[in-house]
Amino acid sequence: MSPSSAVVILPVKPPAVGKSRLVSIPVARRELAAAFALDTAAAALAAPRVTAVLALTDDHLFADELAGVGCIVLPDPVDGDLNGSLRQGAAEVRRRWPDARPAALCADLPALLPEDLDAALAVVLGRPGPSFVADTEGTGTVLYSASLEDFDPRFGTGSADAHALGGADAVPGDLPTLRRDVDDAPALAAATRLGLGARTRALLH
Ligand SMILES: Nc1nc2c(ncn2[C@@H]2O[C@H](COP(=O)(O)OP(=O)(O)OP(=O)(O)O)[C@@H](O)[C@H]2O)c(=O)[nH]1
Ligand SMILES: C=C(OP(=O)(O)O)C(=O)O
Repeated sequence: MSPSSAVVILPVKPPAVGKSRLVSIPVARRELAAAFALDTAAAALAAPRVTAVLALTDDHLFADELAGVGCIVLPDPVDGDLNGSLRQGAAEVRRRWPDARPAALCADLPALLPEDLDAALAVVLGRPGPSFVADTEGTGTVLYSASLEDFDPRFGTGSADAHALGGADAVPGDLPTLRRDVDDAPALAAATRLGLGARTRALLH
């Protein structure tokens, strides 16, 4: 039987070193990366098909902020290896929530609406095999999900093609706020047009 809910695995690079391509924005980079991740976490927690958000970060102070919005937080299981950490995260999801599907979600989605995430999860949970959601540009990935047996995330440069080559099926549909990851200033302007989450909006005002 297909699972009816997902546990989101949210990897967050320590905000002080994340989002290196946003240095031109006149706001402290740490605060911006932190606001992106907290807005992403809050939207994910509000999606009906999400049972829990398991955040992975090596920033111990920021871990408390993620816990404050309702995440369960663990340190990176594997140092400097995003995909390795996500695989360990999926194993932890199986231990804690055996009936849920693990879904890795990037933490740089400050415009994310729960409705878009939930619509994508409806597709993901209805499939037996792995799925991914490509970013707006179509080259990167914002979400990857599979059962633990099949869980083989390939985040990194060109990850949309890598996930497809690995046998994952793309999730169709507009899903504008889910696909809009923010790596640079033009992407932040596009996210602002979609509507930013509360923490990012407050910071940029
Ligand atoms: N926990 C953890 N998260 C990571 C790691 N590497 C990347 N991430 C997260 O994975 C997601 C996608 O990464 P990128 O878009 O490359 O983010 P970034 O490294 O902050 O951005 P750049 O500095 O522009 O490369 C973001 O949510 C990052 O915070 C890692 O080693 N550990
Ligand atoms: C890690 C990824 O994010 P970005 O392309 O935003 O660095 C990815 O798309 O796989």
